[in-house]
Amino acid sequence: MRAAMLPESGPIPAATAAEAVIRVEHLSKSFGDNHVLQDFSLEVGKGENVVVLGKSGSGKSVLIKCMIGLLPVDEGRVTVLGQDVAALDHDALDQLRARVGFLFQSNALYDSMTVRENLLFPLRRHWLAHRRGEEAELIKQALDDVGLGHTADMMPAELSGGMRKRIALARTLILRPEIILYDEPTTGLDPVTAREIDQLIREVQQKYNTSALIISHDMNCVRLTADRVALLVDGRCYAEGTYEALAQDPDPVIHEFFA
Ligand SMILES: Nc1ncnc2c1ncn2[C@@H]1O[C@H](COP(=O)(O)OP(=O)(O)OP(=O)(O)O)[C@@H](O)[C@H]1O
Repeated sequence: MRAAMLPESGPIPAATAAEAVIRVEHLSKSFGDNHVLQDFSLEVGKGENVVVLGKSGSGKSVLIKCMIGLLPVDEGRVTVLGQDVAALDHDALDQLRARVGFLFQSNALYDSMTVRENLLFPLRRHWLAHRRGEEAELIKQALDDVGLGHTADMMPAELSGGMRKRIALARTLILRPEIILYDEPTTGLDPVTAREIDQLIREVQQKYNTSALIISHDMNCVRLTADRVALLVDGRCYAEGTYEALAQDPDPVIHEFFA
């Protein structure tokens, strides 16, 4: 299959699965004269991993921030789990964010807290009444899911970069998100550890049927984690398709990413 090159203002790259859990429609976002996103459209299907690939500064982080309402959009619409993000009030946005996990590039762990306390934090913040009393079990499950069941009493400073990334993922998983947004999940990791994180992203998808939007410019990460790749070029979704299809596409703009 050849990758689809998308005409300007053309059809929205469709999710392969029947149900779209994220729908970005004709999104534009500028900062002054810096037109970062211009008519960007994309869908992510249920259970699907979509990687947004773009050069440094192309607007990948801005896209993710618009998706979870951290940045207002200028034009267009973002629908997440059936809800128009721009229309949500503070409480509704907070509830939606409990269903959408976000793995920060920095991991954002609290250094003064143990691993256990770091994992308790989201549970308490989004206090799940029906799960009260199950915290210990949930923490054990989340740590086991990332292969770090023995680290509950350790401090983040005692962990390697790869382990910190796993703990950050465990902290995201503990709320059983339906969607996970990964911001450059392998940046700063050595190649072996990076591949372990890629593998873990796949394991999480398979075990929990989560959908994921992953932003990356690590081509191994893209190849190993993506069901579908969307190329963000000049603010729009320039092309989308499987890694294999895009890698074989002769279009010079696409080829540059895979060369
Ligand atoms: N809050 C902001 N105010 C002004 N400009 C911003 C803001 N956030 C991002 N930008 C600008 O938007 C552009 C895209 O930034 P963004 O961080 O999304 O790029 P990126 O693709 O994630 O890059 P990288 O791969 O290097 O992380 C940049 O020119 C950046 O300076």
